[in-house]
Amino acid sequence: MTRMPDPTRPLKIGTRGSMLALAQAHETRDRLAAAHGLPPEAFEIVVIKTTGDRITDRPLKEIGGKGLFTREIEDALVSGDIDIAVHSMKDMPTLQPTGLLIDCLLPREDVRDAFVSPIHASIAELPAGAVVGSSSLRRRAQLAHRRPDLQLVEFRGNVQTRLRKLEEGVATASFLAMAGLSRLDMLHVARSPIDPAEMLPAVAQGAIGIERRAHDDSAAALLAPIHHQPTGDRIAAERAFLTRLDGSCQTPIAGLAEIRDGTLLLRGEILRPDGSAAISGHREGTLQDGPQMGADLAEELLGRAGAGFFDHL
Ligand SMILES: NCc1[nH]cc(CCC(=O)O)c1CC(=O)O
Repeated sequence: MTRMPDPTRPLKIGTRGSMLALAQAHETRDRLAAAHGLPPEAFEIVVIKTTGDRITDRPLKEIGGKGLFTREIEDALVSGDIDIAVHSMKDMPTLQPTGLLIDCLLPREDVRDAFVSPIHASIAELPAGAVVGSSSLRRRAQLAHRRPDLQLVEFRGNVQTRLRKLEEGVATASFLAMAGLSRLDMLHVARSPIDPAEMLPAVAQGAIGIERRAHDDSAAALLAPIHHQPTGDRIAAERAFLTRLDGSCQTPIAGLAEIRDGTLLLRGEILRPDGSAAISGHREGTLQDGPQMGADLAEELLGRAGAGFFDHL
C-alpha cells in the first residue's frame, strides 16, 4: 500500500540549512505538493547540520573524506528521522550507503559557472596578478591552466559569504554556479555565465537529487511523478564518468552531458591540480548509453594521462 503524506503525519524532508539548500528543499516540497494535490503542511522541512557546515575555517580538501555535506543527512534517512533528503548532486559521492538510493532528479537548472566580479566582466579582462578566490579544486585548476599569471586564494563559505568577501576586496573575482544564483533569486549580482566550452562545469552541476530508503515503496511512489528523465539520463552519464575516475576531493574533474536531437553528448576533462596539464575528450550515444559512455571516456582520459598525472608537483 502506498501511504500519501497527510497533515497529521507530515512527510519529513531532510536538508542542509544554507539558503541554497533550503531553496532546493522548498522547490522539492512545492513540486511534490503540486504533483499530488497536497497542501504544503503535508510536508515538514527538517534542517540537518553536516560536518562541512560545521567546519568553515579550513579548506575542504584538508578536512577530507567524501560526503562532508551528506553523511549526517544520510544517517537521518537510515534511522528514519527523515523520509527523503534533498541534495545538490554535485556534492554527492558516487556511491550511496547500503539501503539508500537516488532515483529522482528534478529538472536541471543552468549548468554553467558564473564569473563573478564587481570590477571585471570576464576572465579575459583580468589583469596579470589579479587575485581570484575559489576553493573549488576544479575551478582553480581550470583557471590556472588558462591564466597561470593570476593569483589564487582560498574562498570558502556560502554564496552570501563569498559575495561579501568580493565586496570587501579579499579577491577581485570568484566563481559561482549559475544554478545557485538562480535558485537564490540572485541573478542580479555582477556575473557573466561562462560557456561550458571555456570552463566545463562540475559533474552534476545544477542538478537536485532526492534520496530515499531503497525499500520505502511509499517514498518511491511519491517521488516518481516529479522525476525528470532527461536530467536522469544526463546525470547517469556524468556520474559514471566520475565513478570510473574515482573522483576524490583531490582530483580536478569536469563533466557535462547534454541531449541534442535525441543524442546524448558527453564531454569530460581531467586536470593536474596546479593547472599545468588538462586532458579532455567526448563521447556520443543514445540516451541509454550514458553509463557506458561515461566509463569509456574516463578510461580514455586515464590512459592518455598516464601514471602519476595527478601527483602534486
Ligand atoms: N559546492 C557547493 C555547491 N553545491 C552546489 C552548488 C550550486 C548549485 C548546483 O550546482 O546545483 C554549490 C555552490 C557553487 O558551486 O557555487
